[in-house]
Amino acid sequence: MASVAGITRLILGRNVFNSSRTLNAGSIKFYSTAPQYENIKIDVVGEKKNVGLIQLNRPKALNALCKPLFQELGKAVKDFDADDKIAAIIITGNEKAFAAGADIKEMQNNTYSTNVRGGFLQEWEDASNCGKPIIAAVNGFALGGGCELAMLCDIIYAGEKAKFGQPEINIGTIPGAGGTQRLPRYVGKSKAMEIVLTGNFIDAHEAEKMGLVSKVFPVEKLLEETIKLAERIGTHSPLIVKMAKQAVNQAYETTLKSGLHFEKQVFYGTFATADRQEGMNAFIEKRTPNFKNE
Ligand SMILES: CCCCCCC[C@H](O)CC(=O)SCCNC(=O)CCNC(=O)[C@H](O)C(C)(C)COP(=O)([O-])OP(=O)([O-])OC[C@H]1O[C@@H](n2cnc3c(N)ncnc32)[C@H](O)[C@@H]1OP(=O)([O-])[O-]
Repeated sequence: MASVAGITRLILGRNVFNSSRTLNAGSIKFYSTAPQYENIKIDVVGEKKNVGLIQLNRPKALNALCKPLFQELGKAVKDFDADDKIAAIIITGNEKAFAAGADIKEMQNNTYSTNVRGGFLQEWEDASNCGKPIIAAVNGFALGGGCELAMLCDIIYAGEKAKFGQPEINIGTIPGAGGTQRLPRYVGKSKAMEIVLTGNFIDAHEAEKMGLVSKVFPVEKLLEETIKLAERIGTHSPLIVKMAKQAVNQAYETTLKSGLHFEKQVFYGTFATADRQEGMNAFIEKRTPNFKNE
């Protein structure tokens, strides 16, 4: 990630990334970094400049997830994850598309052998190994790999025109980056089967009802609200946020019994941190805690 040195301060209320096709930033301050990626744009946003923002940026292909895009996304996530100033990361697209899936043109002539030899999809690991919270801000299409990318995030906020789906079945394949595994965990077997076997799209409000999406906002408010959420998370101890994320994720990996055991160990572990002591001291002393990430 580019260092914050060299960033250019933008005027309040300008569009994010200074592009007419991107989401309106409302009255939040934004800073722009010198462009260094071809398929994504990154920025550091929020009042305290502690939110890493990644915008998928292949608008002509509806942000189809080509390999270079995924490599850049993986690098940006890794860099934000390693940056102590960043509390949470947002992944977004544009008003028409979060991402319309894997790049069909790129994989059209793949074979089983090239997939195995080239490790097709292995770039997903970089984004899914992130210790910090990642929030998807979804406007427009989140289809196939796009829906899977949103589900790989920790929280999904959607604009009211968002459309989710796993349409791989329409092109003679199946979801390959979590659609058959994460979707049932979000929405249950019957709905996941319906979505995967029909290839039908679901709208933002349906997705919210099913539990795929946490909240739905007017299109122009989505990014602003997502940044507020990231900033709220950023008021807590980064160390404890990371431990909480690990504990919740464990629920998807294990039985209830061993998940509860894992949770208890992490809970006990918080008592080995200075931030746990500070949080409880601050509560008793009726003041705001000053977390040190220790
Ligand atoms: C390495 C990481 C990989 C991760 C993936 C994991 C595996 C995953 O489970 C598999 C998939 O996602 S399988 C995929 C599952 N996803 C799907 O099956 C969805 C496929 N897309 C659609 O069904 C339609 O585009 C929409 C209904 C989204 C919009 O319809 P509309 O409003 O009439 O717009 P339009 O005119 O249609 O599109 C505008 C331009 O964008 C282009 N483009 C769009 N999507 C593309 C893609 N995925 N690819 C390439 N290009 C794509 C389109 O060709 C056109 O460009 P052109 O140069 O002008 O020809």
